[in-house]
Amino acid sequence: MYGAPLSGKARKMLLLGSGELGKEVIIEAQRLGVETIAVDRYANAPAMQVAHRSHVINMLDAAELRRVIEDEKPDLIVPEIEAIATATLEELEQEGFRVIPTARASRLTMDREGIRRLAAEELGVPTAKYEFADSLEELKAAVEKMGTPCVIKPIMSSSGKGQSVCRDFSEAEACWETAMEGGRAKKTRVIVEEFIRFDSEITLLTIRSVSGTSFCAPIGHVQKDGDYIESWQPHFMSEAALAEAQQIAAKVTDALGGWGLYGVELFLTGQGVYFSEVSPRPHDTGLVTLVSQDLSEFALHVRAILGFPVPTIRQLTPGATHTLKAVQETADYTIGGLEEALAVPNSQVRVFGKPETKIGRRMAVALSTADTVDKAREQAAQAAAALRLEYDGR
Ligand SMILES: Nc1ncnc2c1ncn2[C@@H]1O[C@H](COP(=O)(O)OP(=O)(O)OP(=O)(O)O)[C@@H](O)[C@H]1O
Ligand SMILES: NCC(=O)N[C@@H]1O[C@H](COP(=O)([O-])[O-])[C@@H](O)[C@H]1O
Ligand SMILES: [Mg+2]
Repeated sequence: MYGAPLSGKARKMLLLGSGELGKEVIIEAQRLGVETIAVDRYANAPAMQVAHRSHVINMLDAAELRRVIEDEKPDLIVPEIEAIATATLEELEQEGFRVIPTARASRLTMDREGIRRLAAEELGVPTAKYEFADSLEELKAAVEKMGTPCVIKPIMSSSGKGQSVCRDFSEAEACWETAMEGGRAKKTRVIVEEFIRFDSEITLLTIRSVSGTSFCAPIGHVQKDGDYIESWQPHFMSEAALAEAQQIAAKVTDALGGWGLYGVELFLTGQGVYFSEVSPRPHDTGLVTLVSQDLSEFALHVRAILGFPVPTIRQLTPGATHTLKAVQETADYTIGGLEEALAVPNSQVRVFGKPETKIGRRMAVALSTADTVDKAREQAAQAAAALRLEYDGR
């Protein structure tokens, strides 16, 4: 039971991170009459544009994070990005605040080392081989040991920022530079991973709720430079591979615990399924569920975290998404081509409304449905290609 938003008896949800995924989470929370507060490192972030109110803070600053949470006293603290002072979240949880799914899950997944060691070393789940390095010298030693090609990533980063493939030992230094420039937090530690030649990769959305653990149909995706370009649902896979994927997802999400939706990233290979990483929150590739399922990943997350049942998840149709990414940096951009994009049959567009473009920044997504995944992918690509960004009036 709860009262109306802003009434004093409202259920209050505070989102840490306010991008395109948070925007949909807020919309779903508001559909259930929840009071919403959006927090991020910059003003007018997408979720701030739909929340009841917002705060701009450095979420990696423990004191600032604590101040906002103590002032707002939310019933639910919902991390939406990795780069948060998670030690503070653990303290706040000890003091009685609820962190989604748990403060420990957000600490373990905020850096690649925490989740990788949990999955590979404690749970015994198959992963790429890996090493960690804190300096260029250590990186060179790790690359020598691992062999090339290998993948190098800052331990704290997302959407492929700072990630590169080292194809030859001579590239190690350039990879180190890329990682130092691209990491979200000013940390110098990197992970060096064996390059997995997968046949395909999927996200298995896994929901932990009062109804138990449920899975959405697997989502296939294509990534470029570590960031997603297109996704589709369902991704065809054998019954055996799906069972293996669900087993890995259940193991990892059970170990992380709490209520909410997780995006479990897996590589499908001839030698079986490999765990890659997991988001303790809705996943970018899962945007497809906005058109393919009766309850989107955002609706499912909100239901689960409020303690409501998730009795069934129905996939309504094959669906696909295709992203629109900026190629220049400016605070003076316009987006066009919507007339043409929306003329593509069974297609929709989400324009995120980010105040600035940056090179590689995701600004919008096209979503399509069709009788087949191939057709849906084709339509989504066509709709996304119709969208145009203009920079500084050009
Ligand atoms: N060890 C690997 N072998 C082969 N490809 C890899 C490996 N690690 C990552 N990749 C590729 O790079 C993509 C991004 O990697 P990863 O998910 O680790 O980065 P990320 O920055 O956390 O991305 P996001 O936040 O968008 O999930 C993967 O989806 C995959 O396509
Ligand atoms: N892969 C994770 C992911 O897609 N996260 C989404 O991107 C936003 C950051 O975008 P920005 O870097 O453009 O500000 C995050 O806030 C989240 O919505
Ligand atoms: Mg990933």
